Amino acid sequence: MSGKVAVVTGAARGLGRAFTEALLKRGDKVCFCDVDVQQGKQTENELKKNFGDDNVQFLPCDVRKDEEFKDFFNRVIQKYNTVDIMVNNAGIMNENQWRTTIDINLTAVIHGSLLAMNHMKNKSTGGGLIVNVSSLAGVMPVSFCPAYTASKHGVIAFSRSWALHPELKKNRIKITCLCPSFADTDIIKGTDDKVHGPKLARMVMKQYGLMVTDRVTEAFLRVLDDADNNGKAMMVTPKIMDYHTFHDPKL
Ligand SMILES: NC(=O)c1ccc[n+]([C@@H]2O[C@H](COP(=O)([O-])OP(=O)(O)OC[C@H]3O[C@@H](n4cnc5c(N)ncnc54)[C@H](O)[C@@H]3O)[C@@H](O)[C@H]2O)c1
Ligand SMILES: CCCCC[C@H](O)/C=C/C=C\C/C=C\C/C=C\CCCC(=O)O
Repeated sequence: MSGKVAVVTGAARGLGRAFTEALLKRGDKVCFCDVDVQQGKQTENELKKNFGDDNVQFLPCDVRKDEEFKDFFNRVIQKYNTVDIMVNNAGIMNENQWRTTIDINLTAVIHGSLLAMNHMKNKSTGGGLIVNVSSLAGVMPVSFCPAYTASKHGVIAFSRSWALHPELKKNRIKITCLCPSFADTDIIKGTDDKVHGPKLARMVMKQYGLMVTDRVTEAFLRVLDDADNNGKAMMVTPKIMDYHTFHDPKL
């Protein structure tokens, strides 16, 4: 039994919900947020039935709103006294709303990581893990979703940069990324709206295959269990479950 306290953003459904369930199954306590309050409450009820009232809590929060996000994070600390694992998962894919895409997929991930680091370095027990949900689109170009791809590259660049920082090492805080290819969640349903070629998106998805969320959860748990995950990006596709090799210039 793990017995840690975890936060998962955007967990009313999809991968966030799957990660929340996986954490609860390990014996962690989870506080999750979402902008979709109705779905969040429904998920909370279902999870409370299976894992106990005290172990899981939903709080409404739009991670784009700085004060709301800060308030959400503080309420988790008030309830559980600590945060050991922060999963910045909330994300959208909508090239027509590229600014909002950057706000949610990158800016809010930066904010969530900073909130977690600030708490983790000040807590008496010290240490913690931040898992930032990027995408395979974070390590390669994808022509049908350029803004989404930029946001996911940004998540990896931010996480890898902090991972090198001596302050994190000193405080035993690790920061790592998860990079799934296509998984069967509602985000996929938005594909038809894209301005950059819905047909191409469908074709690529058909070619690369759609994973069940359980496969992504397996990769998520592998990252959690790996003591050597700092600054890494775990790719998960129908065929691959391995860290990406970065070719940084040798200066
Ligand atoms: N499903 C895939 O193919 C896939 C692949 C790679 C990466 N991802 C990433 O995984 C993460 C989860 O996506 P998913 O596939 O579960 O999609 P999803 O659409 O099923 O879930 C996303 C959740 O985030 C919530 N959310 C959106 N905006 C929010 C905001 N401003 N504040 C709080 N919550 C918000 C949504 O309400 C929803 O519950 C995203 O970051 C996504 O980019 C998904
Ligand atoms: C389209 C639905 C949203 C899925 C979200 C997910 O994070 C997106 C991942 C996108 C790409 C990763 C998987 C495979 C891409 C492989 C090739 C794409 C290159 C082809 C091209 O764009 O021309």
